[in-house]
Amino acid sequence: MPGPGTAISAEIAKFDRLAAQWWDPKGPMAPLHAMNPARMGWIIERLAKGRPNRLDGLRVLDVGCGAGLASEALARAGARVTGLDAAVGALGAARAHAAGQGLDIDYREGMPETLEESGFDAVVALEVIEHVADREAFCRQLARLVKPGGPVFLSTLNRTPRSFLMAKLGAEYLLRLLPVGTHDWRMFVRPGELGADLRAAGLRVADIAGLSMGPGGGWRVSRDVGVNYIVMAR
Ligand SMILES: C[S@@+](CC[C@H](N)C(=O)[O-])C[C@H]1O[C@@H](n2cnc3c(N)ncnc32)[C@H](O)[C@@H]1O
Repeated sequence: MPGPGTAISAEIAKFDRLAAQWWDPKGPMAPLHAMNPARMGWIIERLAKGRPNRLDGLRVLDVGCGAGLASEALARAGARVTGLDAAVGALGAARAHAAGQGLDIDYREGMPETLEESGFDAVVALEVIEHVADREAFCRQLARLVKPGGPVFLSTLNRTPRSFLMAKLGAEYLLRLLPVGTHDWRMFVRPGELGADLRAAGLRVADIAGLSMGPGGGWRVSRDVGVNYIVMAR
C-alpha cells in the first residue's frame, strides 16, 4: 500500500504499532538496540574527524528516526539533532524518552520531501531505505537536505541468500527476534543498487562497512557487507 511520497502507509502503521515497545532492549526492536553502539560509533567517528569537541554544534538530521535510538546517540555526542519520521506514535515514544533522559532533540512528523528546512551538516537514515516507496526519490531528498559536500549515512540490509536466511527466516521465524512481517526481503538493497540510487541523486559512496553479529549476539563493524551494511556518501 503506497502512501503519499516516499512513505508506504502500511510500513508506517507497522512501526507505529511498535512504538510502546521501542525502547525495550529485549522487545521487537532488540536488533536495533544491539547494533546501535557499533553503527553509531562508525558514524560519530567519521563526523568527529578533525573536530576538537566531538560533534559540538553540528546540525544533524535523522530521517526515519523512529523512537530515537540514533538521534539520542548523536545528541549525547554533542550534535544538535532534528529527528524526522512519518510515524506519529513512534515520535511520541521518542519525545517521551528524550525528555526522560534530559536530551533536547527536535522531533518532527513528516517525510524528507515535506521538510522545508535544509542545509544540515549531516543526514542519517538508518534502516529506513528498505521500507520506502521510491529509493531514488528518497536519496534525492537526502541530497537536498544536506549541505553541499556534507555526508549522508545510510544503513540497510543486503539482498542475498544469507540475508534471507538470517534477517528474514532466522530473525523473524526461528529466533523470533523481530515480529513476523517486519521485513520484505525483496525490498532489501544490494550495495550496487544503493550506489546507483545515490549517484542518481548526485551523491557518491565515500565509505562502506559491514555490520555483523558475533556469536554472543554483540555487533561489530566488519568487512562483510553480505547481510547488514552502512555507507557514507557525499
Ligand atoms: C526500522 S525503523 C528504523 C528507525 C531508526 N532509524 C533506527 O534505525 O533506530 C524505520 C523507520 O523509518 C520510518 N519511515 C519509513 N519510511 C519513511 C519515510 N518515507 N519518511 C519518514 N519516515 C519513514 C518508519 O516510520 C520507521 O520509524
